[in-house]
Amino acid sequence: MNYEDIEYTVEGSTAIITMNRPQRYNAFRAKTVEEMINAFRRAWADRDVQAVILTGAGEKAFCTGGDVKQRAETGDYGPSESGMFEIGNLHKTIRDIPKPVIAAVNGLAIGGGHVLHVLCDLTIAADTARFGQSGPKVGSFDAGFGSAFLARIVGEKRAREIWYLCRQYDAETAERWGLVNWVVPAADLLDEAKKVAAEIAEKSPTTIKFLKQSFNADTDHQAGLSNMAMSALDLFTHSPEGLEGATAFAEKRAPEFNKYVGV
Ligand SMILES: CC(C)(COP(=O)(O)OP(=O)(O)OC[C@H]1O[C@@H](n2cnc3c(N)ncnc32)[C@H](O)[C@@H]1OP(=O)(O)O)[C@@H](O)C(=O)NCCC(=O)NCCSC(=O)CCC(=O)c1ccccc1C(=O)O
Repeated sequence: MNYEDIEYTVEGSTAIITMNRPQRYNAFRAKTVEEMINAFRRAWADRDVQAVILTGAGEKAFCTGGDVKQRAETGDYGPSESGMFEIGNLHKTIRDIPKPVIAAVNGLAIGGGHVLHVLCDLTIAADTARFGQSGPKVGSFDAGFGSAFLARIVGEKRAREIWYLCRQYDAETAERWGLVNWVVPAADLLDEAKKVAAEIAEKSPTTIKFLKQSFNADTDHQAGLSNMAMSALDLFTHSPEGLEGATAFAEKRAPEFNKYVGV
C-alpha cells in the first residue's frame, strides 16, 4: 500500500508510524485509518520490529480525531479502499499487535486522537502536549474503549469530567492523572520514545507479548462494547443533531444543540 496520510519507517527494532496531515492537525479520515491499520500490521509481521512508536507530524498536533470538515462536507469520513471507516478495527489492532505501542504525543491529542494515545501501551508527552475529548461539542462520541478504557486509567469521575466538559489538560496534569507515563521537553520527545523502544527491545519478546495479552485480557470485553458503540455512532453522526456539530465546526460557529434536549 502506498501511504498518503501517514509515514512509516523502521529504525533498528523500532517501527515509527507518523500521522501526516498537519494542515488538519493530523485529523484522520477513512483513508488515514486504513493506512494506519496496514502499517501496524506491517510492524506486527516484521520479525525485526519489537516496538512501535505512534506520533504526529509537525509541532501543533498528535491527532485531533476524526476529520470534522470531511464529515461536514460528505456526511462521512471519505473514501477508502475497503469502502469502510475502520476506526474500531484500528483500536483493536493497536491492542492486538503483540508488541508495545508507544504514543509520542507531540501536541494536541483531542477527540479520537486522544483515544488513540489512551489505547497505546505507554504514552510519552512533550511538555507542550494537550489532552482532551471534544465529541459532545462536534456531535460525536466514543462509547467503547474511548470511555470505558479511559475510566480504567483515570477513574470514573475524571473520565466523566473529560467527556462532559471537553476541556483541554496540559501534560503535567495528564501525568498527575496517570494518563501519560512521563513528560519530556518537546525537542527530546522522539529521542526519548526511541530510547524507551530500545529498552523494550533488550527484553524477551515472548514475555512482553504474553504480558501485553495478559493486560488486555482484563478489558477485552470492551471490544464488544466498542462494536456496538461504533454502530451507534454511525447512526448518530447522520442524525440532524450529529450533523449540526460537524457543520458548526466547519462554519466556525457555536453549535445549536438546544432543540435536541430530551428527544
Ligand atoms: C484541536 C482544536 C481545539 C485546535 O484549536 P486551534 O489551536 O484554535 O486550531 P484551529 O485553528 O482550530 O485548527 C487548525 C486547523 O486544523 C483544522 N482542524 C483541526 N482539527 C480538525 C479536525 N478534527 N478535523 C478537521 N480539521 C481540523 C482546523 O479546522 C484548522 O484549519 P483552518 O483551515 O486553518 O481553519 C480545534 O481545531 C478543534 O476543536 N478541532 C476539532 C477536534 C474534534 O472535535 N475532533 C473530533 C472529535 S470526535 C470525539 O471526540 C469523539 C469521537 C471519537 O473519539 C471517535 C470515535 C470513533 C470514530 C471516530 C471518532 C472521531 O474522532 O470522530
